[in-house]
Amino acid sequence: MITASNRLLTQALLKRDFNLTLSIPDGRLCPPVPNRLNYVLWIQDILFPFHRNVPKEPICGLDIGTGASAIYPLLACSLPNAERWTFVGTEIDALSAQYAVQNVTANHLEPKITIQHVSRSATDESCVILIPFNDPKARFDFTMCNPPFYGSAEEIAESAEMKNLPPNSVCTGAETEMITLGGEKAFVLQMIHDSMRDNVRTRWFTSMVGKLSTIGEIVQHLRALKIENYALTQFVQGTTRRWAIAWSFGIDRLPDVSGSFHLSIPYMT
Ligand SMILES: C[S@@+](CC[C@H](N)C(=O)[O-])C[C@H]1O[C@@H](n2cnc3c(N)ncnc32)[C@H](O)[C@@H]1O
Repeated sequence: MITASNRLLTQALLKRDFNLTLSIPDGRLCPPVPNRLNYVLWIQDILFPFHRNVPKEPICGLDIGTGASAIYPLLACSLPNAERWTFVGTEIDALSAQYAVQNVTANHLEPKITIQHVSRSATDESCVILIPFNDPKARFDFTMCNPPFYGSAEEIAESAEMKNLPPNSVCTGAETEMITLGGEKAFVLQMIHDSMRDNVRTRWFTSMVGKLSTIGEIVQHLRALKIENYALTQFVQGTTRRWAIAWSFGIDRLPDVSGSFHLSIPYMT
């Protein structure tokens, strides 16, 4: 459960710094603003490396699992260059999708942000990039995602124990937000496979992850698939660290920042 103080802090920071209003239902994740802003700013660096060649035309992002807060679209569309950003946010949980729509509307961002409540069909039951691509011209400049980190409730309890915390302190969200079959690694590996489908036209695919070891496994997988164009980063806020990976089938190359943390990847031929 999210605590009242967490929720008030997030709401106050969003109001003070971005003039955003946010409501989150009980039992859903309360996003920490600095970490979410870090990820949005990294996306900006990926799209406009060295802040050169900033295009005049709008950029369109796909936020996979936007949550009740729709935090990434709201933040991006409140940046100083907000006129550039447009978003589609997908969400598999009906209550979160409903709140995401309300949060977009409350901030008058409907012209820039579309929320889609998505579900898995029998034909794509393992996919994680769930969005109809019926329009042959539809394309995204980037995707972003904060996947459920854990594979089971036991894993959440283990993680709390390792951090010497009570079990419910690492689990502030609903099961759908925190747990996915196989954990974050399986989610992102599936996303890589989805990204290889012909109909997912996107310049950069990205995801945040909660464990450094996951990044190593993802990189190994990308290399095995001969996807050589990828970039890594880490987000550090106080004692909390998160990592993120981006990969592309395009020709844009990013500066290598992986040297800023140690990544142990077995030798690959
Ligand atoms: C960890 S929460 C992240 C919420 C929000 N983006 C944030 O960063 O605070 C993961 C979200 O992804 C949603 N989700 C899980 N699988 C999904 C999928 N394949 N497509 C869309 N949403 C999904 C969950 O319901 C949950 O809201």
